[in-house]
Amino acid sequence: MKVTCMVHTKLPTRHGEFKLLGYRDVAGVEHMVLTRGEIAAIDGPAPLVRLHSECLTGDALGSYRCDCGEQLDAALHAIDEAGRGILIYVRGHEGRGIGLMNKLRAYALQDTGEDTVDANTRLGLPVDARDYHQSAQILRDLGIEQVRLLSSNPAKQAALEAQGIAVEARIRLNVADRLENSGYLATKRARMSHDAPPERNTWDTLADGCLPDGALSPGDEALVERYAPLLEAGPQLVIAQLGQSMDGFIASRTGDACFVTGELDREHLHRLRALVDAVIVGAGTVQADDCQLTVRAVSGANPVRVVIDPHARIPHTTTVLTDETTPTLWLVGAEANTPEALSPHVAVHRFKHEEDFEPAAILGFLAKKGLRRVLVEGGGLTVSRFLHAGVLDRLYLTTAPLLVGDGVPGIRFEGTDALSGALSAPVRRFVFGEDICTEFNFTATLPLAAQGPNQQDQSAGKH
Ligand SMILES: Nc1nc2c(ncn2[C@@H]2O[C@H](COP(=O)(O)OP(=O)(O)OP(=O)(O)O)[C@@H](O)[C@H]2O)c(=O)[nH]1
Ligand SMILES: [Zn+2]
Repeated sequence: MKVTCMVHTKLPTRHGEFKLLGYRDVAGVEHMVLTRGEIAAIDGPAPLVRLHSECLTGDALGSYRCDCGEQLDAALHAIDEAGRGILIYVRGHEGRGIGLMNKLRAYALQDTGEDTVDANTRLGLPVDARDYHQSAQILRDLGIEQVRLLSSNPAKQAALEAQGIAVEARIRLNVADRLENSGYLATKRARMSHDAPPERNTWDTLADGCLPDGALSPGDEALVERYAPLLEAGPQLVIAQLGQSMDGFIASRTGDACFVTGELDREHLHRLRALVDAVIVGAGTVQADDCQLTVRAVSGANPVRVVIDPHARIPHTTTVLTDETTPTLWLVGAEANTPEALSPHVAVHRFKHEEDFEPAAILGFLAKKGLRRVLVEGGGLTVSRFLHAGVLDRLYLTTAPLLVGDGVPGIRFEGTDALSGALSAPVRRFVFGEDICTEFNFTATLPLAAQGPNQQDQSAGKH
């Protein structure tokens, strides 16, 4: 039994261009093979190979009953990233080999409470009727004897090995379970020996934008309680943070800001960075601190750095302009001088009018770029401007038990004559070692009529 390669062409996709080969097996079933790079190279690791079982509902219609569509996408992405690999789109595998209509019948049975295994059995059909000999023949035809298999299914590995293809490694595609397919995936893990996803810790789950479920340790519960509101806020969120002395200074008279608040507040700041798309700083902060604005104290993705700098006065050797870890948007005025040669991670945006630097205008500009979750990180002037403009959803103001006497001011804005006009909002307080972080929630209104049982530490800021 042998497969025949019928045609060679190419396929441009959102994951770049692949070579496309059309194969026909002896039974007349037509398979598609996408390849990238030097697949049969002798040196280095075996190529990444995905044997993707046809699934019309998942692959073409985007069904969430299974994870096939997302796995297909993740497999092409992985091959694109590696610059080398093969995806065999195996026809005739629909419904684990029982065919489309039988799969839909199995779905109907699952709608009445059967699981994916029992549904097939109830229909008098095998639980998994797939056969991998065509895939092995195609690989061999491509000169491949060894693969790194993109799959969670040990049976696929065993089937390939039985056909004489060596599996150097089985690599799980990183596709998250969904509400709609979690039962189906749980059954595959419990009854079909599929690999379970690696356990993610509570912080990593939050940093991925998800709320953890199940029982949590008290420390993890505190994390969820502290940061869950930022996830529940949805795609649009503007927060700010500032660390200052008890008498309201972020640095001494000479600009010495090392360190006003302690290690735990720094960790909190890095967590906030990991939970947003972009962090905004003023030019003064970049000049004074040469900040990196990346996530280092905890795990998480780095936000895009946004520097407000109308006169382009930050030094050209500063970290945000030289460190390529994450992009920097440098917001400058029309007349500002910027160097000709800049690192590719830096994008300069020239704002024509002074009003373009208003907080709401900057946020509008960032939202158009898809940066909708924003942290305003400093310094005192910038945070105060965003606060006074009324664009903040939350402010985290951490006070350290220090009295500086005189220095670089923290929050300052045009106040009111009467205390009754002072800015206030419902607050929560977090103790970070010797420091106290106060979270002002400007999205909630005073007075707090209904406090949830988990928010006993929340109290109105106005007395
Ligand atoms: N019979 C049946 N087939 C299903 C069901 N859900 C998905 N499928 C089919 O299952 C095939 C994919 O198999 P999966 O078990 O999802 O995954 P796998 O290919 O074994 O393993 P991975 O390599 O990790 O994707 C596709 O052909 C789908 O059409 C179902 O509830 N019943
Ligand atoms: Zn599917």
